[in-house]
Amino acid sequence: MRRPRFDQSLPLLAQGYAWLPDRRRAANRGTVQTRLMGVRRTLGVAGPAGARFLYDEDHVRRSGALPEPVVSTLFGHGAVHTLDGEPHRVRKAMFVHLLTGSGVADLVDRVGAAWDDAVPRWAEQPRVVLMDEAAVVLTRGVCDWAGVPVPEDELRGLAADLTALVDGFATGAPRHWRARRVRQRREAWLAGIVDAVRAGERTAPAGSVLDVVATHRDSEGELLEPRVAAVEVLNVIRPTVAVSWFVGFAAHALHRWPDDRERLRAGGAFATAFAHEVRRYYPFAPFIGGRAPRDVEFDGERVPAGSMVLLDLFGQDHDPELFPEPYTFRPERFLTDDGERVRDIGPWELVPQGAGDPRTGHRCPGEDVTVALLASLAVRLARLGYRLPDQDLTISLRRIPARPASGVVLTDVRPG
Ligand code: HEM
Repeated sequence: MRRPRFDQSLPLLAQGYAWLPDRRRAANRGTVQTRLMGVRRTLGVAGPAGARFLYDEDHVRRSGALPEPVVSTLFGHGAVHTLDGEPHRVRKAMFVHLLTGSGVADLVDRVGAAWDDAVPRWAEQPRVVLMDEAAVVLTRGVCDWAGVPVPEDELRGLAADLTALVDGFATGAPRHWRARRVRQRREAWLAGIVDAVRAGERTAPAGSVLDVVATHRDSEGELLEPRVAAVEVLNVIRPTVAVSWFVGFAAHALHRWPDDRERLRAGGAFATAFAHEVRRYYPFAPFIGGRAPRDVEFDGERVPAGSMVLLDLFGQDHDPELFPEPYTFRPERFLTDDGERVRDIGPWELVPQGAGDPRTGHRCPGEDVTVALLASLAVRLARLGYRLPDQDLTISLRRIPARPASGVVLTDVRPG
């Protein structure tokens, strides 16, 4: 297949989420050759076979593959995202330990309690921006849970900073430069806390994220450098706060499909199915990628050593073969036929947070946390009384990460 003559970084920035799906549609196949970031050859893949190919370390590696602007804003230098092989497996086990199992329920309870505390305050205000308020609620819950001390008067500033890290990774706009500055400042702050914990000047609650990261030993048996430990604490609290994007999308969905509200209020399996459908339907992570360590081949295409390989997450989540009528928002697609339970979802099928096994590959270890938080907050939102005044709720696919333009303004908030 022919590659385009010109680098596709500008079309990517201009077209956003539609760039890779459009190229695949134009080529009338799942796999496309393209160019990105200078002259690098790039293969775009999608679907379970494409995902399996990308998650095999023999075909694709992460270290040195992620663009510097993304590492310097979203992930941080030395982050788990950038590791391969044994160093990745050892670091990843730490995240899987922290983010799956019994700790998740405690986190969800803390965030739910922070939401319930906030509602009377929202009710006293003429208007609130839901995505901003959800970020504050999530910051309160996750920092308490993680053992990161944050005084009440610093909470809003921290929530805004954590949001900025997510908002600025894929743009040349001022929000990108803000994200870089925030990362410098917040890494220095957390590295200081890690130092203090190690020096015995501060205690971290036993088993908390702060405690586990500060005492973690890498594959060589060494403690993490304080700055890298800070990066990994941020890699728990920053994406948890990013669930505010999905809360904004949930409000958007309830506005467009108001019939779901009644069922959602009851919680249960429907709430989890609703959370999955929000993650599938709405645009958040566009694609993931890495570089081929040697000459490989996929779907009849040569992939010379050093090429980029991208998995089109947004495209795969809208593939009609996997999700019939993909542009219809239908939480029921994730329920069993009797509507009683959430159906089994294969590891290579629904991919808003990556594919495969989170314990062995790079799949997001925070998926259980995301689904549980989103289900819990979506139910609270469905039970809340509020009005949506005139505002711009459009979600531009050109903006990465996408969001309802207004951030979802609520007025006349009344506890449910
Ligand atoms: C807000 C919704 C979220 C989205 C859309 C999301 C999406 C993703 C994606 C696409 C990846 C990359 C997968 C890959 O490269 O194969 C990832 C990795 C990761 N996510 Fe999430 N995530 C979310 C929430 C979370 C949460 C709540 C946490 C932790 C509390 C978390 C922690 C991580 C970590 C540590 C990685 C790196 C895993 C690795 O490289 O092995 N994420 N996430």
